[in-house]
Amino acid sequence: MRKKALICGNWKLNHNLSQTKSMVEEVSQAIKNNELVEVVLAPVAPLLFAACDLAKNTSLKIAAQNVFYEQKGAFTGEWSVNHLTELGCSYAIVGHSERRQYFNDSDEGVGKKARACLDGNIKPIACLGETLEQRENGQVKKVLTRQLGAVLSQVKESDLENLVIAYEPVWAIGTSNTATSAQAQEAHSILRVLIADKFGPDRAESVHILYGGSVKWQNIKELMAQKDIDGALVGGASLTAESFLSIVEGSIG
Ligand SMILES: O=C(CO)COP(=O)(O)O
Repeated sequence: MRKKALICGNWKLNHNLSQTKSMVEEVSQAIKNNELVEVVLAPVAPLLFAACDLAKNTSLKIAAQNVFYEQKGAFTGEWSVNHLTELGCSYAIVGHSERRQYFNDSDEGVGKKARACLDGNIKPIACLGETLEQRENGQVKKVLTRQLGAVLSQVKESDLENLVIAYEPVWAIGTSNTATSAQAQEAHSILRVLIADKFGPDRAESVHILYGGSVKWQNIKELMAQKDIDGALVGGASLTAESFLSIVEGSIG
C-alpha cells in the first residue's frame, strides 16, 4: 500500500503576517482531515507563532525553514528545536540548497540539525541535490551519497519513520526547469537504495522522499506516479492557496 503523500509548501522569504494568516486559514479549511495526504506549510520564522496558533486543532502542519542544532547558548540569531516544539511546529526543513549556498550550511551541520530535530520530536525534512555542473560531470550519485551519508550517519533505525528526505536538484529550483519524472525517479531510487543498504529495504520504505524543483499542478501527478516519490517540496507554486491546493489535490488524484 502506498504511504500517505506529503506535500510541503516552502514559502522561503515571502508573505507578511496577514498573507500568512489568510493562507493558513484557507488551506487548513480546504484540506479538512484528508487521510491521503499530509499538508505542511513553512512560513518565515518570525511568523511561525501566528501560523502554529491558527493551524492548531486542524490537520495542517507547520514547518520551520531552518533550525539550529544546539539547544541554547551564545548563538545570536539562532533558534532551537525546543522553540519549535513549544510553538507547535511539526517539521523543520534543514539543509535547503539556498542555505547551503548563502549561509554556508555544511553536510555535517545538516546531519546535526536532523539529529537535533529527531531528538526533539520535530520531523526533519533534509534537503539535498546536485548542481547543474555536478550533473553534467556525471556526479549525481557521488553528491547524493555524500549528502545523504551525512544525514544517515546521525540516524538510528527507530528514527526512520520520522525522517523526510527532499531531493531538490539545484538546477530545477525556481527555474521552471522541472526534472523529468524519470530523472527524479532515478535520483530517488539512488537515495532509497542508500537507505536500504544501511537499514534494509523494508525500513527504507518508511522514509518519505520528496521531490522539489518547479513542482506545479501540471507535473505533480506524473511525479507522484513514480515508485520512489512520496510527495513534494513546493516553492513558488505554494504561494497562493489556489495553486498550492491544486498540487495537494493532484498528489492524490
Ligand atoms: O526550493 C524549492 C522548495 O524548497 C523549490 O522551489 P520552486 O518550486 O520555486 O522551484
